Amino acid sequence: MIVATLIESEAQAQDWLRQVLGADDAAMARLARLVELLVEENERQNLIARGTIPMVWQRHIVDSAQLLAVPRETLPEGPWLDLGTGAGFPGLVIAALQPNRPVTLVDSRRLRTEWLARAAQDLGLDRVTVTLSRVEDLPDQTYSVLSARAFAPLDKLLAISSRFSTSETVWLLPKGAKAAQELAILPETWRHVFHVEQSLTDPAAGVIAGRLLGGHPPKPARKPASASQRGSRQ
Ligand SMILES: C[S@@+](CC[C@H](N)C(=O)[O-])C[C@H]1O[C@@H](n2cnc3c(N)ncnc32)[C@H](O)[C@@H]1O
Repeated sequence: MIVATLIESEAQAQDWLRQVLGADDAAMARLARLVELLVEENERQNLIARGTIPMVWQRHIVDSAQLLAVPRETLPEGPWLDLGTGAGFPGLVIAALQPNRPVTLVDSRRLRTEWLARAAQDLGLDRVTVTLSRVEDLPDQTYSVLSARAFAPLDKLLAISSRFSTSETVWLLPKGAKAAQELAILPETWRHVFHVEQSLTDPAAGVIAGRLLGGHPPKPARKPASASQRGSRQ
């Protein structure tokens, strides 16, 4: 696959956000503030690898924002669910760029969700909902867009998350170098509905995108409650 543009510097990242995504001054100010908050919080909890801080605009901001410009996908309006948001990627970046869209950020670690909620408030993103939960424990509800970065391999992700999807939902999954491999091991019926696009920030990486047009994978079996759990409910 040919890489049209590879974003390799902070200046290129900021130009790309303005020129390709049409980010205005207010959106750029929110992203700059997000970077500031992130770097500050990274002293307290390990949100991103320290080595990536000098490249935060390319490695994290554009790597997240590129989901708004994935080739061959027209994004529907409406609620966006980001699974395993961690430090805010990609969900908080999407919310900073599209402040009117309802965006739900889910993570199972309390410290991270507390930080996400503080950051969303600081940025004035009142359509962001932060949920402390395991994805497996979320209530059934469908969304217009689903995203997850560095959260789970594609087969596992589909197994635990297809219940959040309709045939109109667009899935956007920034992956590493194994994007094509993860797609290749899916059963044929699901494979054809996804495609891999070249990442704009890493020539070795890909973004898996597409829709689940029927043939949803089965829900994972729930573990039977242990005897002590059963006892404690009685
Ligand atoms: C490797 S980090 C990636 C964070 C972020 N998406 C990024 O790209 O920087 C994975 C995140 O998923 C969260 N996580 C792991 N298993 C989870 C689960 N079952 N439900 C919800 N969150 C989970 C972790 O707490 C962690 O913040």
